Amino acid sequence: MTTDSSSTAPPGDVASQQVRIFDTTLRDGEQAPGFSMNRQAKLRMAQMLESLGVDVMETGFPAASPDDFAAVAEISRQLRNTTACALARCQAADIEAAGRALEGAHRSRIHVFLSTSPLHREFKLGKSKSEVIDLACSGIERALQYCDEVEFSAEDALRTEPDYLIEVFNAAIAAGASTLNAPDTVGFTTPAEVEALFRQLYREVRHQGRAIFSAHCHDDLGMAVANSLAAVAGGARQIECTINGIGERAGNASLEEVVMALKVRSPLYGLQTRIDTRKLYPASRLLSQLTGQSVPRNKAIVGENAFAHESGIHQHGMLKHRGTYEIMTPQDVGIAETRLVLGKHSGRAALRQRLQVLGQQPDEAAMEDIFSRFKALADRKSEVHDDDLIALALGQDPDAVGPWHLGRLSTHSDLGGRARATIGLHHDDGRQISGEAQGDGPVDAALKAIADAIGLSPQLTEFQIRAVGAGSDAQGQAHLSVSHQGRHWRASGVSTDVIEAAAQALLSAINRIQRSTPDQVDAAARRAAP
Ligand SMILES: CC(=O)SCCNC(=O)CCNC(=O)[C@H](O)C(C)(C)COP(=O)(O)OP(=O)(O)OC[C@H]1O[C@@H](n2cnc3c(N)ncnc32)[C@H](O)[C@@H]1OP(=O)(O)O
Ligand SMILES: CC(C)C(=O)C(=O)O
Ligand SMILES: [Mg+2]
Repeated sequence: MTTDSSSTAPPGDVASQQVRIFDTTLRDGEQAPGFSMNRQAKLRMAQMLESLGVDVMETGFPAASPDDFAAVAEISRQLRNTTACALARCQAADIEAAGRALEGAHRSRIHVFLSTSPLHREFKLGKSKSEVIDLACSGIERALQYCDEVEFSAEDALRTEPDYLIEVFNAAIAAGASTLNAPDTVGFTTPAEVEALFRQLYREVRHQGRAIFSAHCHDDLGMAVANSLAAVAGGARQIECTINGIGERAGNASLEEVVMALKVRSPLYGLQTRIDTRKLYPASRLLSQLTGQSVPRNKAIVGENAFAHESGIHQHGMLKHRGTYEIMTPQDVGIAETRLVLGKHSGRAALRQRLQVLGQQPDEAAMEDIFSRFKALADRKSEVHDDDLIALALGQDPDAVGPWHLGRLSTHSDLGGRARATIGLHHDDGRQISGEAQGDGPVDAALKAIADAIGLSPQLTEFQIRAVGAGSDAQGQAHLSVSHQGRHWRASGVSTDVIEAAAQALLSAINRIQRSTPDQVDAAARRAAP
């Protein structure tokens, strides 16, 4: 965690080294299609955001629905170190709802907004420039009766005439707003433009250290993070952002990217946040779980590939010095470790290192043989796992690695009903077993049938199916992680039949568990024993 010990300037001052993080995951993030959260989910996420150290949390839009009102009220009562914020239009009913929802807050902020751009004034609001100023001021004054502080947002500020925006902000300060937000509502601006605008606002608005400027950037052109950082360079001292960058359309600036950019490049920016960066990955995972929306593999900071390397040249560099290809450590953001993934792009250096970890030390000639068989295997599989490597080192055929093999699989499902699966398995020692199970869908039924038949039910901690290639005949790749007796295994399966791919992946995980604990007799063997 970084704290500001050196800066004595007020928070809104450009001399202040502290940048406030205003999280809007539960409001702007939640309002985007696919990201709705119920009250329980919002509460859980709010606890995580507070432990992450966000300064202000926009908890919702109380006038939107009774459940949103209740969520804001419940979260506000629970926050201790974070200012609870609620959004409201410049309308009495919205502001009163926000005020009532924030009643139990330790520290409360109402965020009132009103469009200022010509397009919005004319077509959305049907109001003149002076009517917009009057409405904004009466909204701010009303909001101040209900809370500790008021933020005012000039919606679509980046497409507003700068002189008029300055007039609006001067009026907003006079009415009592202490945070002035200039949102790039439609993700239209560029870093140079937004920096220049914030410099002008800082210079020409009569804030006299009483107000702080805020940036709220959307990602329609993929520049939300760059624009937020540019706004800070221009004088903003609050950034509005969301976990995983969720939000309207292409999303908002991603909190984890903004925070890590300020941290990794701190000599450049000279600015700090209160965020405990080791909680960034857990926060990202929790949000993904609560919304059911997965994070892209290549997402900066928190994606599965952010600290994973498959290509041989990068792996070789990483093994010599991790700084060659990583600008921060995975532990900085709460990820356990860097992964050197062995696949078709890997080279000898990473293969040799992994074999050594697995207790194998082939001489140069054996290494060449293993390497060429490894490449052939990697061409067929997307990821080569540890026991594939051991099989290669021992001269075995990794594709035949058991002890269990799938002999038969059939599934049946009806629309709206439970699915059924029957499976047949054979063991290297000659045993044949079969099983059947019901489940929520054919994949679930097939996995249950396999686990029940073998009598070993590791806990599924991660499961993904991806198509490789396009078209309805594309190969399906199933990747899963399981835990069993405190240890973790990853496995995958590939087939044009996605149910078979999933079944192969689970069987591969169970086989790994059995091979790593050979003295553990499975329940199927016990049943077969006389
Ligand atoms: C840029 C942003 O992210 S703004 C936040 C956007 N978030 C949301 O809209 C989510 C929550 N919204 C809702 O649940 C609904 O829109 C409600 C309950 C707030 C309002 O619903 P309705 O009363 O049916 O209005 P509707 O959504 O159709 O239209 C919006 C109205 O608000 C007006 N309005 C829009 N912004 C503002 C504002 N800042 N201040 C005052 N009025 C505003 C519009 O002019 C329109 O007025 P009209 O009904 O007189 O034409
Ligand atoms: C409510 C405002 C700040 C907003 O979300 C936007 O303009 O994008
Ligand atoms: Mg927004």
